[in-house]
Amino acid sequence: MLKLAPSILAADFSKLAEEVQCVEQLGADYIHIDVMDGHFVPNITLGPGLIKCLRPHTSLPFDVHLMIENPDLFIQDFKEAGADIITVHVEACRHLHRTLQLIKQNGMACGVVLNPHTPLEMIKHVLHEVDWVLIMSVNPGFGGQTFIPEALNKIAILNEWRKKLELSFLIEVDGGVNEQTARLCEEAGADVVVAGSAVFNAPNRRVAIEQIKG
Ligand SMILES: O=C(CO)[C@@H](O)[C@H](O)COP(=O)(O)O
Repeated sequence: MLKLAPSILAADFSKLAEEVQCVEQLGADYIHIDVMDGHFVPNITLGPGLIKCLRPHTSLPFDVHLMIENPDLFIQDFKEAGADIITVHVEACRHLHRTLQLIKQNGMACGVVLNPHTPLEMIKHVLHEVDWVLIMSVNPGFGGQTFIPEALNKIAILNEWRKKLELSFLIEVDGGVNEQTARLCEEAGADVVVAGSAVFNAPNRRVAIEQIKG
């Protein structure tokens, strides 16, 4: 069964604590938190302060997706706020290996994210360092976009590499995930999917979560 990380980007920000408790009770496995800085992506969301406020309201691991430049400057702040997993964009890290080490030194699981246009070859030499690889199936910055099918090919190739190299990182997929695209991701080899609109805007969240997880 796929694991599900609902993205709070699509939740009601005026009652975030209730929103995370709702999806926790309905079977979510992680809480996906999209951090955007208005530079790496054309949108601004939230930071460590809000994550710290949310931390006491759920026991689910916080999967923090940093869509920011210079992530090294903020790794310790996110740790102190309560992040469990931090994923950073290969496109935003000048010294990716160093950034991954820094996340691990701060006691968190580390992951690397690839934009839709970025080839898998960019992360080949850090695969042995990561706990997660996040494949973007939309261009980052906004929720509610359409799934880019080419992501499936990337997931399948990455899954093959993982087997061949006998590694155990998780493959996560983010963007345009719904009941249908979740099945395609699962078939291609994904372990975790992120879903914002398909969970928080669903007429029945319980059904949506069950259907996405499969
Ligand atoms: O990182 C991002 C967007 O940059 C995603 O996490 C979105 O928040 C997913 O939203 P949906 O496509 O599921 O609505």
